[in-house]
Amino acid sequence: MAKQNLTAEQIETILREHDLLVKLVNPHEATNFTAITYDSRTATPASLFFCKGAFKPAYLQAAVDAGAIGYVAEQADTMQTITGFIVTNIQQAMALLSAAFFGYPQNELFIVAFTGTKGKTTSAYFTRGMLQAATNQKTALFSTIDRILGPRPEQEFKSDLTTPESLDLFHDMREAVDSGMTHLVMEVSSQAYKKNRVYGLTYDVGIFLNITPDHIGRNEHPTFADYLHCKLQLLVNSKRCIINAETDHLNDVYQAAKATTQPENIYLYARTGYQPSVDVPLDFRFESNEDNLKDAKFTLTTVATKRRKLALDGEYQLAIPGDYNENNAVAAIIAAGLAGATVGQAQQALPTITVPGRFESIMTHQHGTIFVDYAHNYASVKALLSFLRKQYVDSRVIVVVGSPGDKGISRREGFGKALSEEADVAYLTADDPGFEDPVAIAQQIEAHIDHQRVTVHTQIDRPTAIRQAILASRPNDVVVLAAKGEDPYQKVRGVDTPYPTDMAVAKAVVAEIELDTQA
Ligand SMILES: CC(=O)N[C@H]1[C@@H](OP(=O)(O)OP(=O)(O)OC[C@H]2O[C@@H](n3ccc(=O)[nH]c3=O)[C@H](O)[C@@H]2O)O[C@H](CO)[C@@H](O)[C@@H]1O[C@H](C)C(=O)N[C@@H](C)C(=O)N[C@H](CCC(=O)O)C(=O)O
Ligand SMILES: Nc1ncnc2c1ncn2[C@@H]1O[C@H](COP(=O)(O)OP(=O)(O)OP(=O)(O)O)[C@@H](O)[C@H]1O
Repeated sequence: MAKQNLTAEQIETILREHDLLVKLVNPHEATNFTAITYDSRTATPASLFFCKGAFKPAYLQAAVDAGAIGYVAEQADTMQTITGFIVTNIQQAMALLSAAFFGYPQNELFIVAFTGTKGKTTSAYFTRGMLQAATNQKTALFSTIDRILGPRPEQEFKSDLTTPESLDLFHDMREAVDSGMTHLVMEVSSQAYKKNRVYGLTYDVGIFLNITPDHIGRNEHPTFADYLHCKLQLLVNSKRCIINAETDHLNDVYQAAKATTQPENIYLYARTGYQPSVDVPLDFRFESNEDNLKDAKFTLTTVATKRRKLALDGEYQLAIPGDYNENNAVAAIIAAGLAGATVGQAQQALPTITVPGRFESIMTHQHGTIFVDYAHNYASVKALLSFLRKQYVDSRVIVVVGSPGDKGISRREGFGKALSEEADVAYLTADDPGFEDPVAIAQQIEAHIDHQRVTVHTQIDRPTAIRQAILASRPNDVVVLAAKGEDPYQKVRGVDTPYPTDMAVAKAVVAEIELDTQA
């Protein structure tokens, strides 16, 4: 990576320009920072340290001991003699200074950014897959599952957050640019806006997929209005906007896009026959041709003359079933088209793209078909189960599911409701209980289940619950292992406890059953 630096004078200028600087303490002449960090454990000589979040003065002292020569904070530390930049908002300051430190890598990338309660990862994978073909393998990816910064194996790694901390975001963008990447597809969570991780960032294309109640609670958003407001910021900061006209709150979404983008650069799409809740100028319609577990094909049609220049009309095939994935794919196709992909490249790439932990399945001989899926709120469990119900008309739907502790409290009611509407049997189990009691969480889900319609079992040990559900299933049944996707851990009391993944557990159970059958 090219050498980076930032002088004290440059920092002061940036902070003043953005009206963030409260005061300078202990200013030293000609200070040159050659590293930046928000974690004392990675501080190095001549570094600038950001004091943020659940911060303790001991961290700043540790950073100074490691050689830090300046800090940025909302409070001055009178014990320190190094230069301090005291600001009104540490997260905004960190985003602006990180972008400057890494030489504004965003200016060298075509950035496609997705937001939405559901479908971000899937659409991001779809878009990157199509753009890899269009850019000769030069498209980076920042997703919930992984970050891909370049072609080398070590440049692909698991993500800890959907949208990285600003310093990491600009660091990784710089590495992507230095590795020859020309395009970036990224997911932007509502928390990213709430915490200013993407402060000052503009996207070439921003996509709004949908919004349903989620992420509301003590550690996330205080209200739905706050959640919606944060999500809308993506459109305000995008040069071109793509909007799913089937989303709830369409009027708010469209107005947010129009606040900064001319209507000719706003692209709206909906399924054929869908009547949007407000009068908006639709540009694309799509219609299923085949929509079953073996074949997912749909046709995309341009309905507004102003969009003819995009030339994306045609039939597309997907490797992942689910009618909602057609919706995700349409957003991805329009985004890829705006980023330079041709209809042929899109049609060729889409049938090859799968997403880990999303609609993966295993067949068994003596028991049901098992699906592993990351659906983890009312809207996604409902979408998944109702699609499976249409495919397996006379089958029982058996669902293994749990809800996380410390966050997403509304999911408990949502799971109960979706199970009551679409499931026959439920196994309530643990899913990242955190600091809460998983039995109490299961009871809260169960309180919203209609016992006339659903048989409920509670088995907190997740592998045991999966085993019991598979063994209880008959050949025509569907067993859905929901909400954990391909997570390889259970978050328990602040510790990521290793967990083999739902798919690994299911495969082990199936291997054991099939062996018993053969014996
Ligand atoms: C509420 C929130 O945004 N928290 C994030 C935030 O935490 P924080 O700033 O308080 O940092 P902290 O980890 O508590 O530690 C305090 C500071 O002391 C530093 N430190 C700590 C120890 C030490 O020895 N020395 C030291 O300097 C840390 O580096 C940090 O800067 O910054 C951390 C990275 O610096 C994140 O890991 C953390 O995400 C938490 C864990 C999280 O899970 N957030 C979720 C809610 C989230 O953001 N989810 C969204 C997806 C959900 C959605 O769709 O909205 C996402 O984008 O992933
Ligand atoms: N458009 C959609 N509408 C409803 N449900 C969806 C949609 N797309 C995907 N899902 C469901 O949501 C699950 C998660 O999908 P995906 O990972 O693409 O969404 P996400 O927005 O990245 O989610 P998260 O923010 O929770 O990481 C899928 O496994 C599927 O069950």
